[in-house]
Amino acid sequence: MDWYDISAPLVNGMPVWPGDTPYQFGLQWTKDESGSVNVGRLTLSTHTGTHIDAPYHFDEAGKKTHQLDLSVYMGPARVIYLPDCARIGKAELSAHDLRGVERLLIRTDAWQVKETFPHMIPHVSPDAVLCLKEWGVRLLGVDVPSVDPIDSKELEAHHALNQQGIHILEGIVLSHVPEGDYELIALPLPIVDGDASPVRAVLRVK
Ligand SMILES: N[C@@H](CC(=O)c1ccccc1NC=O)C(=O)O
Ligand SMILES: [Zn+2]
Ligand SMILES: [Zn+2]
Repeated sequence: MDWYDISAPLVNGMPVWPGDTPYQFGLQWTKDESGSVNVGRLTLSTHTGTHIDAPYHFDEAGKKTHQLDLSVYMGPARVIYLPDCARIGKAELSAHDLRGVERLLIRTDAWQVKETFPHMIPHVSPDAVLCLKEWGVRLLGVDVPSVDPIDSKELEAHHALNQQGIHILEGIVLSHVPEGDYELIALPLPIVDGDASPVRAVLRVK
């Protein structure tokens, strides 16, 4: 195995943010009907499954999906394992030497029952964000649907990360991925004026 798929499968009925648009794929035309081709139709939130947030999601003046710097989403990445953690803070991260890590992906395994949306998730605390910046992190990925608590309205971690120019990747699947160094590719779609985008995220073993 020289690469890992770290994307959540897109399937009807999959969990979405409470109250958000349900994910739906179906055939708009079948081959029988059209006489030549099957043609699918998607209805989905931009925050479906494995996705990136554009700063515009939480900041009116922030970059939109089509304006994102793609170099953030391709390149060397470190996976670390922080099991049983309620909060991703400076103390938790300091157990690892993360200097020079540009893309940090955190495996918590906190979201076990993937058929339902989690009520409680580990969140990134603002004290971690300055450390991440200092170490040179440009992209933070988590294996839960948000970097903030599910019921947060302030979105402290989203704002703190954005203030430091650190981009956000959410809902990655890392339960089968050992700690270590990889090459990440997780490219957003060029959604003009978008607030986020689903991505196909993969890790190549170095
Ligand atoms: N901040 C969350 C998403 C989020 O907050 C959200 C996504 C879809 C529908 C509603 C949402 N938040 C409502 O308060 C995220 O980072 O994906
Ligand atoms: Zn999101
Ligand atoms: Zn988010």
